[in-house]
Amino acid sequence: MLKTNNLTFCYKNNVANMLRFPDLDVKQGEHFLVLGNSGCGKTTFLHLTAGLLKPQNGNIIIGDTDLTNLSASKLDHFRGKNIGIIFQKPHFVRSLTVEENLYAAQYLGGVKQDKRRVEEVLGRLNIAHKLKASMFALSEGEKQRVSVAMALINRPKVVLADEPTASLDDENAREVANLLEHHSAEENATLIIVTHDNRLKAQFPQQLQLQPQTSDIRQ
Ligand SMILES: Nc1ncnc2c1ncn2[C@@H]1O[C@H](COP(=O)(O)OP(=O)(O)OP(=O)(O)O)[C@@H](O)[C@H]1O
Repeated sequence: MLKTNNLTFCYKNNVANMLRFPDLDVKQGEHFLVLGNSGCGKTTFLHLTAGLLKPQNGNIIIGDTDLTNLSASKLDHFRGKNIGIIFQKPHFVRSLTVEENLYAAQYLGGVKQDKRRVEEVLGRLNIAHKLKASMFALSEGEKQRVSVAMALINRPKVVLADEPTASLDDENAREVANLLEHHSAEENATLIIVTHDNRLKAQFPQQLQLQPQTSDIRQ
């Protein structure tokens, strides 16, 4: 369902620091944790997989679509419809409320505004009471949960999560992990989580260890 082949990437054409990634082949509905030391390229790998960065070499295939062949506008449309991304640093419009950000995510995904769905996802993340709150009035953990809600709101077939539990206490980390797993089971969605969080390792036993410039060690 999601395949990467021979991916390489370097920032600012700095070929001396070329990052090389192991091939990934994840089936529909499978979960993978991507692990590795700080700086080994986990976020870069996730952004390549989401089509947010263009690889120097190699390709990314989701379903029947090769992301590397899509124009920028087609890629945006494909991503909005099929991929939910939880960024390491949450992306939303600070001047809007939680509810308005979620409606914006529905709009960008080409989905009709659906208040019941917004309330359902926020409720699962224990932040339904923040529906009308401004984003700048939220704690870091609450912002992280809103970014999880934004990623899942349109029921994507692929969910890419970058450290989704990093600023959460045990209870909320468990809720987020359970919601990701539940979403994946309910929608038969493929889930890739980049993390350092040991709390997730038992729940998601399929793991890919990234090592800088080297190859794939699967556990
Ligand atoms: N915008 C950028 N410009 C130049 N170099 C970058 C940029 N972003 C990341 N890098 C470099 O690319 C390498 C991989 O970074 P990346 O953020 O993918 O690692 P990571 O494994 O996710 O790290 P962490 O676990 O600390 O978040 C690092 O050496 C980093 O310094």
